[in-house]
Amino acid sequence: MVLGEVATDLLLVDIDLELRDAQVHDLCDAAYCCGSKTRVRAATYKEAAECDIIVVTAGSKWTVGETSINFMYRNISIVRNVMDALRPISPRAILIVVSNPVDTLTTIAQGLSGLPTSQVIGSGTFLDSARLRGVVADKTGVAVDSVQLSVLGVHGPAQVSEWSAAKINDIPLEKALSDGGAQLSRDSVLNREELEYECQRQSEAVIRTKGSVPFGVGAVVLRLCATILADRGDICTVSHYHQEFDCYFSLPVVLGRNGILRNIYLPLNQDELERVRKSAHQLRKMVVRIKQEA
Ligand SMILES: NC(=O)c1ccc[n+]([C@@H]2O[C@H](COP(=O)([O-])OP(=O)(O)OC[C@H]3O[C@@H](n4cnc5c(N)ncnc54)[C@H](O)[C@@H]3O)[C@@H](O)[C@H]2O)c1
Repeated sequence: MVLGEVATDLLLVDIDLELRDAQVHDLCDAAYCCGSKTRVRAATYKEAAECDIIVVTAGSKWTVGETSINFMYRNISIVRNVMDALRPISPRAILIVVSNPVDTLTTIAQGLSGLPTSQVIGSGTFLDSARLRGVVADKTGVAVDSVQLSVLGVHGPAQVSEWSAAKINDIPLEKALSDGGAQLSRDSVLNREELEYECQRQSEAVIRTKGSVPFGVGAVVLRLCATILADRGDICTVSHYHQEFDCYFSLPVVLGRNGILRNIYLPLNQDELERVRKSAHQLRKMVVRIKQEA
């Protein structure tokens, strides 16, 4: 965010004040080194609530092997506290939730924010999509920007890779990898399960070794903030509100200064569609239960 000079001011809030101040000094050093015009400083919740974009990353880390229910309830409590402290939020603000489980927490945060659903998004499967595109690009020897492929649905074990709509350089994947487009493929067939497993293995290995994926998720936040602040209208796969399910999960949308501008239709096959719908139904049930318990 600092090196990209995406924002004029970057305000940091954390319950751990020593850590917050250390992060501010480290980021200021980075800004001074590169002559970045982004000003970084510690802030209160009240100041954060008046920003153009509020990014919620507060939470605890998931440790490999921990039950997802335990992790979820801990982070729900943290995000509820953060939303309570932020209110009232500027009516023009865009709220981006990064904390996991991201779809559940984005649904809860939107309900507490007082903002319309179009102004609240979750980072969702943005990073998973980038990672999968990267693995396919490596396998096929093309630039990652030439691969069109997203991971959809509820972030986590139920997320769905949209292989049926995948393209390389606007050519459907199957065709791009067939004899006619053979120069694109080192392997004539991509083993999809293997590639998905490779993504999951990579992510777990980074978390196990480093404790988090700060560069990856930092890049996600940078991309989302850049497209929102510059009103670019980029198509991004992010977690957003689905009226039919009354909860948040990821599908592609057009993003701009007012948040979600419109949905993008994806020609998914029946199996992919059913898996996305099934995970959305399960998330909906979970959200209803959480709200009843509150
Ligand atoms: N959606 C994605 O693709 C994705 C990717 C990576 C991480 N994440 C999630 O993002 C979250 C943050 O990850 P991280 O690696 O930066 O974790 P982290 O533990 O390094 O940072 C979380 C920060 O939140 C702070 N915090 C805790 N409770 C708070 C409160 N009530 N108010 C303010 N601050 C509070 C902690 O002090 C800590 O500094 C996690 O929930 C993680 O699972 C999501």
